[in-house]
Formats: sequence, C-alpha cells, structure tokens
Amino acid sequence: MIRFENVSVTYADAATPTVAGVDLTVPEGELVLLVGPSGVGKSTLLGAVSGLVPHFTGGTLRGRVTVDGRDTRTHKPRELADLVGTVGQDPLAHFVTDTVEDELAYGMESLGLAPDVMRRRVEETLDLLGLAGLRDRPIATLSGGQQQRVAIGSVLTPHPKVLVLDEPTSALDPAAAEEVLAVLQRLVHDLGTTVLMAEHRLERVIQYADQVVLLPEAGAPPVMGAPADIMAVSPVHPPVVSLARLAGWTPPPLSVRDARRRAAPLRSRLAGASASPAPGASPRTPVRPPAVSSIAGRAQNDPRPGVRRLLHRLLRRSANTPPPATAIPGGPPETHRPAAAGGEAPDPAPTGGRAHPHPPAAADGEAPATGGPAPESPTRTGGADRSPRPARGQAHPQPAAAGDGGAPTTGGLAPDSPPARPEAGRHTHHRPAAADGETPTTGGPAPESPTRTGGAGGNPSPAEGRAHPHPPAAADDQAPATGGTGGSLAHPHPPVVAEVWRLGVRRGRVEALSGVGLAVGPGETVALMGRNGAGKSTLLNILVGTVEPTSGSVRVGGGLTPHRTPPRELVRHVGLVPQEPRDLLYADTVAAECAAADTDAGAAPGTCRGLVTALVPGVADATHPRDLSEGQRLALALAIVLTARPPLLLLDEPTRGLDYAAKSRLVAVLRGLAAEGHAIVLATHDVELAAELAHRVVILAEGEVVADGPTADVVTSSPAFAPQVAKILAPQPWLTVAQVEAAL
Ligand SMILES: Nc1ncnc2c1ncn2[C@@H]1O[C@H](COP(=O)(O)OP(=O)(O)OP(=O)(O)O)[C@@H](O)[C@H]1O
Ligand SMILES: Nc1ncnc2c1ncn2[C@@H]1O[C@H](COP(=O)(O)OP(=O)(O)OP(=O)(O)O)[C@@H](O)[C@H]1O
Repeated sequence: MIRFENVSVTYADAATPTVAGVDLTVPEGELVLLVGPSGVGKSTLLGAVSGLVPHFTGGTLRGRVTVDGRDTRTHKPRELADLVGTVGQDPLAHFVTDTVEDELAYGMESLGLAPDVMRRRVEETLDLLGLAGLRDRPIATLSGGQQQRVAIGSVLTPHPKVLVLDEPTSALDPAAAEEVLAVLQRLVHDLGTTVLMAEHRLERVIQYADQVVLLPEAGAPPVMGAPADIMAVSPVHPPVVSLARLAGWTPPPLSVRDARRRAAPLRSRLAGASASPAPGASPRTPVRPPAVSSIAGRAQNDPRPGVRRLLHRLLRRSANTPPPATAIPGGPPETHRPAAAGGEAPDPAPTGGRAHPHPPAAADGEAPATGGPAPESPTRTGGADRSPRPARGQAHPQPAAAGDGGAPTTGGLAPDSPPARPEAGRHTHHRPAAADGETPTTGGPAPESPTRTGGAGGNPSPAEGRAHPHPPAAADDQAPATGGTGGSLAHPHPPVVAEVWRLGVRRGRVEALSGVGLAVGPGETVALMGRNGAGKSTLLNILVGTVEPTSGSVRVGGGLTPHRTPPRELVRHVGLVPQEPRDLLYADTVAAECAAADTDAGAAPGTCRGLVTALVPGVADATHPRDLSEGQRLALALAIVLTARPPLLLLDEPTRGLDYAAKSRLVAVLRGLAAEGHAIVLATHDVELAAELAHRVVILAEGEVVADGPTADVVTSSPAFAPQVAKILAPQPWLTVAQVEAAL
C-alpha cells in the first residue's frame, strides 16, 4: 500500500541526507511500527508518505514514495487527503476548526460526504474516543491528551485507507492509549486499513505491530522485520525486552502476558533477593541482548549490501551493548547543519509541528521533488494551519482561556498562556486582563516582563501587597496549621518547597481542581499522574503562577504566592518545562537559545549547550529550533530550564518524543538535582518514568487527589499505572529492570 523506492531526504543546507536508502513496502491491512532513536528521521519518513516532506518542509526527496499508486512527489498533501489521514506530533498545529464536533466533521466535509453519514460517524467517533462530554468545547481549552484524542478522531472519521501517525499516544493516559490502539487494531483487522505509526513508548504499542521498521541511526537504511526479531537487536526497546535480555529469553516476549509465562524461574531466583531498592535509587544499567538467529540469517542473506552491513553492525552491537549513559556524556555534535534560512517569514504551513519557511531547495539533476511553502487551502494532512506560528517573542496562541465553552477564541492571549522570554524589554508580552474562568478581573493585572525560566510569563497578577483582582472568596491568605485536606504527606518535609491547601481551580465551566492539598519537600521527586483532563497541568500552572486559584492557597519558595510574585523573582524559585516545549523557544538557533539561557540564569557559558548535548547528542549549534525533531526540541527546553537550576522544578510530560537513551540520561540529570535538594514535580503518563524516578506518586482524578504515597505502593495498586516489570514479576515488588539486575 505504501512503497518507498530508494528514498532519501536531504533538508535544505544539510550536508548529508537525514534518511537514505529507504526501500521498503508497507503491505495493505498491516500495522507497521516505525522505531528508532530521537532525531533519526522517523517524522521525516512519515512526512514523505503524507506529502508534507518535501512540499512543506523544504529539502530534497530523491527516489519515489507511492501510496496506493499515487506518487507523493507529484500529489500535494491536499490531493492525498482522501487516501491518507495524518496525525502529527503537534495536533494543535493541524486543527482547522474551533470546536471538537466541527473538527471531527471537517475532513468529511472537505470530501463532500453526505450529511447523515457525517452525523453518524461523528457520533461514533465521539463515543469511541471518549469525547462525547467535550463535543461543544473549544479545542483550545482542552488538555493536551484531550486534544490528541480529537486529532486522532478527526482523521478516523473520513475512513482513509492509510493512517500515518506520529507518536499518537504520547499525550494519552495509559488507559486512553490502550483504547486508541484497540480502535486502530480494529480498523486494521476489520477494514483492512493500513497504519504506519512512529512511537517511542514501545511498551504501549509493540504488541499491536505486524511488522517493525527500525531506523537505527541518521542516514542509515532502515531494517524491517517481525517485531520480536527487530526487538532482539534494536537499540530502542521496551522494558519487557530489557528484562528478556537480562533473563536470556529468546526470542524476547513482547507482551507482559508472554513474559509472565516465562518468568517463573526468574521469580524464584529473585524470591530470596533482598528488598527492592527505592525507585530512583539505582541507575538503570544495560543488559546484553543475545544474538538472534533469524537476524543473523538475514545479515548473511539480505541482497542489499547496506542492509547487510547494518544488520551485522546491530548484531555486533547487541551482543556488546555499552551501558546507556547514566552520567552526562560529552562529545561534540556529530553533524552540522547550517541555520534555516528565512526565519522571519510567517510560517505558511505546518509540518507536524514544524511549520517551515524554507525556500525550496535547489533542484538537482535527478529531478528530485523539492519542497517549498506551497500556499494551499487547509487540509488535515497538509496546510491545515489556520493560525500560523506566532513570531518569535510572541506568546503562542495555545490554550486560549475561553471563559467558558462558548467563549470566542480570539487573538487575545490567555492568562495561562505559555511563558515567554525572561529579558524585560526584548519581547513584550501583552495579555488581556481576563482571568481564567469566572474570576473577576477588576483592577487589572499589571503588565509584567515575561519570563521563560520561571514559566510565569506575563503573570497577570499584581505584585505582592497590591490590590488583587480576586474576590475575597478566593481566599489565599491563611495557611492552615496542618498539612491540608486533600493529600497527606508520605513523610514530613520541613521546610517545604511547594505547598497547596484546599486548592480549587475553575477553568471555564470545568472544576479543574478541587480540595487539593499537597506539599513537596526538598530533594523529593513527585510524579503527578491521572487521566487526561484530571488537572495535572493545571496544578503545575498554579505552582508557577500562570493560573490563579479560585479558592484555597498556594505557596512556593518558602512563602511566595506564585501568581502574585513578579516573574523576575519567581524564576529564582520555580521553573516549568511546559507540555509544548516550543513555548519556551524564541531564538533562531540552538546556540542562541542556549547562550540566552546561560545569561538569564547567570550560569557559566556553555552550561545549557552541555546539557543539550548530554541529553540528545548530535544537535548542531546552528540548527533552528523549529527544525529540531520533537525529542531534540524537548531536550532543548529541558536544558534551558535546567540551566537555571530552580529549587522547584516542574516538568509537564517531560518524555514526549524522547528515546529510551535520552530518557535515562534525563533520569540521571534529574536524580542528580534531587540529590542536591531540588524538588521535582512532574506530570506524566509515562509509568516507566514514574517507576524509575519518582519517590512519590500522586494520582489526580477529576481534579481531586485520589492517591498519594510512595511510588511502589501507588503504582502497583492499579494495573493502569504499573510498569511492565511490576506486572511481569508480581506479586514480587520489583518495578524496574535496574532493580532486578541489581538483585541478581
Ligand atoms: N524542516 C526541517 N529542516 C531542517 N532539518 C530538519 C527539518 N525537519 C527535521 N530536520 C532534522 O532532521 C532530523 C530528523 O528529524 P525527525 O523529526 O524526522 O526525527 P524523528 O526521528 O522523528 O525524531 P523524534 O523521535 O525526536 O520525533 C533531525 O536532526 C532534525 O533536526
Ligand atoms: N482554558 C480552559 N478553559 C476551560 N477548561 C479548561 C481550560 N484549560 C483546561 N481546561 C479543562 O480543565 C481540565 C484539566 O485540564 P489539565 O490540562 O489540567 O489536565 P491534565 O491532567 O494536564 O490533562 P492531560 O493529561 O490531557 O494533559 C480539563 O478537563 C480541561 O479540559
């Protein structure tokens, strides 16, 4: 159904192709999973199928990609819209309409489907994806996971033959991810839909894949094969495969169920082992994969010399895997790509979160398809961006603070819109007075200089001591004598770094938080978990002052009320890496972002850049942040905030787009900060990350704290939050492969 014929893609100004030697077929009616490290070119390959590469990204595509016989070089994304449905990494960039229901109908309208068919499919999809309660909601007011569900729903309604999905479960809670994957599997099995999907959280998806395409490194040809064969040698693999490599199970099981069947001997070996160390206590260490005969056979016999070489290399590597770094690795970037040209022009079209103003690349003798910004009417697969990215320094128009469901999503920036630049005067950041939800805004906020590091940009509140727009009802003054109502401390932490009491937050019609109590002490790492829309991001935004409580109190940094603290002061106490890392970025190159971050934080020059390299090696200084892959961009945002080393570090979904190696490097960095006394609060759906890193897990449900306790207790009490190792070795108490390895 999808055919790549000797495809390579070279982005404008890049010295070498990002992907090369791609020659493979995705058969009709199969779900094929595309895996590989961050920045290796997965989104690039997906873009070549939907036509976004090179039509909207610029660059040069050599070879041929056909979808059901249609050549994506000669068919623009709009001309593929009836055939291919695409969900990019940044759904917000692709939304065309304002409300959930309209968005679900849009693709069908463009294809001219009959109204009764449209109506039926919208209803089906609302139910299928748990969106019925949100049908009238402005999309801009949805949580990240709710938006991702709408994005998926909107490509399902036209029933395309081919679905191209770039990390479709990255913002979904574990249960929602399972539901979405079950829906996709049904489409594949019952309707013969072809799905090509890139995903990093392999523990979620691998068991659904018919075949896996591995991109082992940038520019290397992909290897395609049965999931177990590829996982046996892949540098990226889920915990179940790490455990299999440790225990010597070949071929590796891919599901918890299959692993449990083989785990009895391992369980008895572990039975006498000493108690499980606390999560986060021992760094994750690598395990050696066994050589796998079927891959070895292919390494001998594959007709393509490049692939043969690669398979040999993978086999060698898998038999001799170096430890994933637990310390910060150094080393110069591997590649150097000149800065993107023309950074000033407004982006004419989205490219899965990377709208691009590149001029078309120079044509060459082989008549490659060269891409440039092609002004098109919006299609979901293509130029669907009705709201081009704002110029640098402007706040992103994301979550408009619609007062309620019917509020217009006009150009005004929300009080809780994302943070911008720290340097006063360089980037003015205007915000309307409207407070989130129903809070009256008499008195008007004092315009403040925005701040990036603190995430408190354009804090709409007056400074401490000045008249506050809140009515007295939103009392924020008396701290209770005891630890609050909603949550209990696992252990006392005098002094606390952050604390909320009886916190209530209304956002539009939604009671986003109610009666929440929580205290976080120095050196403590707390994972906030819970369904999409449970209130996790809202709580982080409360702590950083970009959302104000409707009731109750919040204190950070030993007595500051975040929404009343000037950003410049707040940044010394608290930093947030938002769910959309792009919201922190404004400069034209990685190097400039990092230099600004060093200056803002008063850190030694090179601090931020060193962190970027440590997290994702191989990013060139001159790269425009817009041109980074999703994982690279997140690593840059993390590095910017980590440079300031705030005593309270808040991370909203910090592993979206990160491969396992980058994740374990991030874990190492965060553990180091916690050991030095930094408090860390992360909102995450990544149960493996929580198991690895958090001392404590707090589960929110519909705005309330429903569990709060040591990680092992909380995550093992519910299958939805249990990591793979816990499920495989239950009832024994192990959570991570590292713990098991240490015990053996
Ligand atoms: N429009 C562009 N212009 C220039 N370079 C680009 C562009 N898009 C991507 N790149 C570069 O190409 C490489 C591959 O990016 P891509 O997004 O395809 O990786 P990926 O495997 O999807 O990564 P991730 O897992 O982090 O999403 C990266 O180094 C990125 O910086
Ligand atoms: N500006 C807004 N107007 C109206 N409702 C809002 C607004 N912002 C958030 N909400 C609602 O508040 C609730 C909590 O949202 P929040 O973003 O805190 O959830 P979350 O737990 O972080 O979800 P996710 O896991 O999907 O990121 C959701 O139901 C969301 O739809």
